[in-house]
Amino acid sequence: MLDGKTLMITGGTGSFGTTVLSRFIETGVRRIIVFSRDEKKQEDLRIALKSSKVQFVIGDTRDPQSINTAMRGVDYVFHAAALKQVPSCEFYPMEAVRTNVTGTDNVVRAAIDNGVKRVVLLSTDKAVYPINAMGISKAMAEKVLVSHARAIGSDGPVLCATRYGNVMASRGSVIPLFIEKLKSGQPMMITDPAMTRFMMSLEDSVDLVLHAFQNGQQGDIFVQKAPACTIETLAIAISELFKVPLNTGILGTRHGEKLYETLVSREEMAKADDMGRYWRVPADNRDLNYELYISEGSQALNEIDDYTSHNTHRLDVNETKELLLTLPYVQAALRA
Ligand SMILES: O=c1ccn([C@@H]2O[C@H](COP(=O)(O)OP(=O)(O)O[C@H]3O[C@H](CO)[C@H](O)[C@H](O)[C@H]3O)[C@@H](O)[C@H]2O)c(=O)[nH]1
Repeated sequence: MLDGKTLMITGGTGSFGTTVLSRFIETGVRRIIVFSRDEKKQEDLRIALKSSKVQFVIGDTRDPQSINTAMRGVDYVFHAAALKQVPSCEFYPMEAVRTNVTGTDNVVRAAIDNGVKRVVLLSTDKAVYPINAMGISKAMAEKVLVSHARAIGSDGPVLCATRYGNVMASRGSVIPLFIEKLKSGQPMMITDPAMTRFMMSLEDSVDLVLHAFQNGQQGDIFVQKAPACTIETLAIAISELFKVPLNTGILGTRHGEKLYETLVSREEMAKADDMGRYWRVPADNRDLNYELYISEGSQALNEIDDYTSHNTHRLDVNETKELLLTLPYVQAALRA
């Protein structure tokens, strides 16, 4: 599928981009365009990769011209460029709209104009029943993509999306934070002991995106089935792994934070295909026939639950420890 092809990764210097790049470079791919804003990050990645296959393009998905020009001759696009910090989007919601919503629209339009064959958008569990500006803007990004998919049908690129939960040990996230606290003898501050989050590794998220890339049909959204744990379990597991007595305090729920996350809403679950490791949520192909919308309900829907970090497989302390031990970050921290 990749032999002789040209790929583009928007936001390609981020953690997803750098991980997927190292996998793609090994294939028969002809060229990989890393499209992003930060020249320093590009320079660092260029030095780290030393690959003639990778071409770096400075640009911003907010600017239709820059993305359109960069997309000439591209076969496949992985759209990872996004604002994803909950607090910054909360303070600057229009910035989230510009990057996450308008940026996605610009990327899809450029893909259509340039004869791209496939686009995969990276989204998040925070886009389902969103309560913060980051989640709302990613929900809108999904809607923009699916609406284009509906409109173009088989006459343009296959547009699909992936949603994933927290990436374990990603920069600034709770696992590195707790390990740092524990190493410096400070308490791990827990927002709410009963709060749950899906637990996925960076490699899992890359597998999911590649699954979507290989199997996606027009307008699909793919989700990986993932286990979850409470923050209390996570804190206990970390203290046991590092053989340090448990030392925690209570922080309280932060602004824009949910008790649990939802990866698939029950309306989506009603039509989702079970693909083993993944759910495939096909596009909503209803048209603007509002009469049907009002008069036709679905009894099946009454029986179905959302797929959430509260009702997925709940990891206990031992399972959480096992999962943590698979992470290179944790392995290195244990050696240090
Ligand atoms: O000191 C802390 C920090 C976090 N948590 C809890 O640990 C869980 C995970 O927190 P993270 O900060 O690792 O992840 P979030 O779910 O809050 O979301 C994170 O990942 C998002 C991407 O999906 C955004 O990047 C967001 O800004 C970033 O905080 C949450 O339940 C949170 O309440 C604590 O108990 N104590």
